[in-house]
Amino acid sequence: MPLSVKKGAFLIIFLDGEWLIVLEVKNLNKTYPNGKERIQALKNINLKVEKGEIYGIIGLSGAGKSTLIRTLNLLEPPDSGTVEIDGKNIVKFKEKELREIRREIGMIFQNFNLLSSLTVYENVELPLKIAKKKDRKDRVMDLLKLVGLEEKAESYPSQLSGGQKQRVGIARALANNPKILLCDEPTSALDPVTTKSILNLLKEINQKFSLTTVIITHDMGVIKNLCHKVAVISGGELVEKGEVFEVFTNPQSDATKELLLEDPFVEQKELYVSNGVKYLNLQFKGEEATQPIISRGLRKVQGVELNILKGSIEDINSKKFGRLLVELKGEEGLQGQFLEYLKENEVMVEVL
Ligand SMILES: Nc1ncnc2c1ncn2[C@@H]1O[C@H](COP(=O)(O)OP(=O)(O)OP(=O)(O)O)[C@@H](O)[C@H]1O
Repeated sequence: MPLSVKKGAFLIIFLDGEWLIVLEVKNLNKTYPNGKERIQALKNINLKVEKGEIYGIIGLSGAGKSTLIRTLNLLEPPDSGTVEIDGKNIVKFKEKELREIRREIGMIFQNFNLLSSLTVYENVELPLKIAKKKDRKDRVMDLLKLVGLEEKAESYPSQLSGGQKQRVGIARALANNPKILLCDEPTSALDPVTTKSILNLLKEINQKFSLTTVIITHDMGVIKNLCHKVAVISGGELVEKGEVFEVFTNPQSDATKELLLEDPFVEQKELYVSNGVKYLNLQFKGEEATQPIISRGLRKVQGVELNILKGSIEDINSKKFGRLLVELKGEEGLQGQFLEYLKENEVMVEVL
């Protein structure tokens, strides 16, 4: 049974003795000097990440992603605000406490950050050595097995592909059983096939160990494939956040819409204008995406004709999202009946 305890204004929830909110950021601000002035890289950031969640932070270049992830483990100290891990504000921590808490925060990087003079085995072993752990061999070999690199234990980073290097980075980040894994653009340097395999590995690790994961990226595909929740950062502010499916199928902020425009479904709306014909952009979410709604509608409203110009179905965080661009012909009244039918069946309709 979850036990609830009131503390100050916050309701803090424990589940089997563990904190449900692993990471909480409150009113975080960060500026950098810029000549005589200062650049505000982060503006009043608030974020809550629950245990076992994969939380993506997406934004365009210069939005503040790197600054944010670096303040989460205090590689960059914030100007104001708090970063709480398991309810402890680590901004107040002294050097020794920080060293200890950083062991509980694993991190992987865009450029892998492996030590080139050490073998794969030694790279993964390093955090265990620093933490003065004994009997390291079994742990290192288990980690290498987890990431599929047992055979490469004695290789050096220069002898590995990009994907293999990132696997070593992941094994190293997991060495001390972290509470949270921070991923800084982990697939930016990889090709699409290798990206997919690294995202699958991160998903598998998340499911196996319920490992809370925060990932920053500029790549929408990473968020759609991997994350449960997403926050959109723009000009140092979190302008939109929520479940990935909701945010991407019903974007509210200009920044989210701009990110989605990178992959437009309907290009150049002005192309779709013609007398007596309606061009429709239809969106089907969840269950509706897999139902034969269109063919049923055509049987129901006899006399309208429909031409499919373009279609797609996507898997966003394990939910289906279908889109169709169609041309609707027929008598005005019948077209209206067909549109009504679509709306009754929860299809989102945009008449272009
Ligand atoms: N060390 C620094 N000194 C001064 N300004 C900085 C510093 N680091 C970042 N900035 C500025 O802070 C803002 C946010 O930068 P940040 O690197 O966090 O963005 P980003 O979203 O990670 O961008 P990218 O995807 O290009 O890496 C930018 O305006 C950047 O110029």
